[in-house]
Amino acid sequence: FCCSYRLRNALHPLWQSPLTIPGGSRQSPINIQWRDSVYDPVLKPLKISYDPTTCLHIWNNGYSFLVEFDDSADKSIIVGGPLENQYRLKQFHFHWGAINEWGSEHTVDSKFYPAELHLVHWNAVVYPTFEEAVMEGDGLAVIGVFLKLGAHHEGLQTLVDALPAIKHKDTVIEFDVFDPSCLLPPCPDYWTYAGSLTTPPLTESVTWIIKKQPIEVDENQLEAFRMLLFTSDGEEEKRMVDNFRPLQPLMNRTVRSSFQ
Ligand SMILES: NS(=O)(=O)c1ccc(C(=O)O)c(S(=O)(=O)NCCc2ccccc2)c1
Ligand SMILES: [Zn+2]
Repeated sequence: FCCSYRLRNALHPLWQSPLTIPGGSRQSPINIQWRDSVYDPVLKPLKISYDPTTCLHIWNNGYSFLVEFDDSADKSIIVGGPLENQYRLKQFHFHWGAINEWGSEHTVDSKFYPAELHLVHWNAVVYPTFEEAVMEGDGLAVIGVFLKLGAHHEGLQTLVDALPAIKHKDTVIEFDVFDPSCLLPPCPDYWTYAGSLTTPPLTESVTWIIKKQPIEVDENQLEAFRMLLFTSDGEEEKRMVDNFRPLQPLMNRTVRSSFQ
């Protein structure tokens, strides 16, 4: 499995660009080895306050589907945790596999989850625009939440119901009220480490905050992700699956935990 997995990823259609950035020392995703993570008592609880009315639209960008938010003011923000400043929510999206055996970007003790949610935030206290924040070491903060196969997820179903309308690349629909807090697990525990975007430009600008507890979704909900297409209307259909980057070397990094 692991060798075919590695081979598969070396030839992975998504990754024409180099699998690792030359000179990159803090690339993402990584495997989180639970016993190697270090409890840091200085880490604060993460404070999350999202305003559901800042939700704008949901769209298929040919790589994932994402829900974008109005980030022109400090309305949907996170603060605390490992962060020095407060960060504004810009969008959230998912990564998933063709089958339930893989799909997440991060792994825990080399275990894949079938999917992973990313909530992307940027440091609007220090940087004037998102585009500038993307280029800075403390520019972005992404919350990662693992999805595991289990019970039906009510909050996710609202998103799933919208997916048929954005089946093709570059389709978008209005999405005016959604509170992404409903996608967060109740347990406050997280791991955190200094990493990068997992899509081009792969810049090393992300403080990753990975929730320890996964959320549960059912098979139909995962299958709904897999009916999306990478391709535009009229092109030969390619199912949107396996849109995750291969694991990157930990290099000289320590993963800290907010829990013992
Ligand atoms: N897996 S991840 O959290 O690293 C991630 C994945 C996709 C995207 C995205 O652009 O949709 C993003 S993004 O919204 O942060 N955009 C990064 C690329 C970008 C840079 C500058 C301007 C626009 C987009 C992040
Ligand atoms: Zn992502």
